[in-house]
Amino acid sequence: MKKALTIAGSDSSGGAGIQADLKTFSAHGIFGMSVITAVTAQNTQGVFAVQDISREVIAAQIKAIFEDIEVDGLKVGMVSQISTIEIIAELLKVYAPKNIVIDPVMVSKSGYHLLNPQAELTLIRELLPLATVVTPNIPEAEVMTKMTIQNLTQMESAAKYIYQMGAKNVLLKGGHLENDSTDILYDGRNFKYYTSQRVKTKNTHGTGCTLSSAITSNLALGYPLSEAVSLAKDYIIEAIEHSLDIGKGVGPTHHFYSLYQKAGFNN
Ligand SMILES: Nc1ncnc2c1ncn2[C@@H]1O[C@H](COP(=O)(O)OP(=O)(O)OP(=O)(O)O)[C@@H](O)[C@H]1O
Ligand SMILES: Cc1ncc(COP(=O)(O)O)c(N)n1
Repeated sequence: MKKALTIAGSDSSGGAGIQADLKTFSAHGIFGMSVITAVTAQNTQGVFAVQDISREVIAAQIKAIFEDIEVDGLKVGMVSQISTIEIIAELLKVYAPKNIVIDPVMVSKSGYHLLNPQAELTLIRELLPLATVVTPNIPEAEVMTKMTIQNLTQMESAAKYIYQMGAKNVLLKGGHLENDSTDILYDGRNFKYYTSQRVKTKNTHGTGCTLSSAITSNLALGYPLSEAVSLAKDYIIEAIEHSLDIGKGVGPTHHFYSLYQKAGFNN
């Protein structure tokens, strides 16, 4: 069985963060493991408190896994503080896992700064060069590039800019633009476009986490990146189409059994 690791924050309401990642790994028939960087108190309506996990305990979690278990794919989500980012980068250089997906989580859908704004540059400097692929959404790409992004041409320029910051591949997600939802993948030479119709729902809590952990799963299963992204797009669309009207705010995506079957449990 393939094994994947998520280094991210805990979402008490189960829609995003570590919880979304582990559900996605399971739905792909992958054994999921976690390094928790922060515990958040949140639900479909907002984030109410955050406790950052210490640098020492984050390091101990990473070492405990890598000293014992092979990691076929890894994703990094919410990292919150400069010291957290530094220790993660340091240890990823030591253990050098094959497939690293960096989801540069900055601000939650409800507007809470999950990444300390002072740590943005550290994330770019320390984590981007380690990424097999980095998966910013439009607001994150705007922070990283200081560009305004309102259309596909501007998305392409931003993807090129982020590539030059050191990521081997950039998947710029278009979920925040109007009309169809198009994500673009840039490998330093060519663009690939992944377009799907926009699902009309308010329940998109955790879409970015789900997409990046689906990509991680597919890379762990051995798919090349462009196929890993394409399969992950199919997965996120179904998960959004079947999203759950749980709670009073933005409900979560749904990882249900037929996705699990489709993802090929026998791998
Ligand atoms: N309403 C929608 N219909 C179809 N696809 C969507 C919709 N919303 C988002 N997506 C897709 O979901 C994926 C995640 O994109 P999005 O831009 O929402 O990420 P995100 O903002 O990082 O998510 P989050 O902050 O919830 O983790 C992308 O592939 C995007 O195209
Ligand atoms: C722990 C954690 N990680 C990531 C997100 C981003 O997800 P969203 O933008 O859907 O709130 C979140 N809300 N919580």
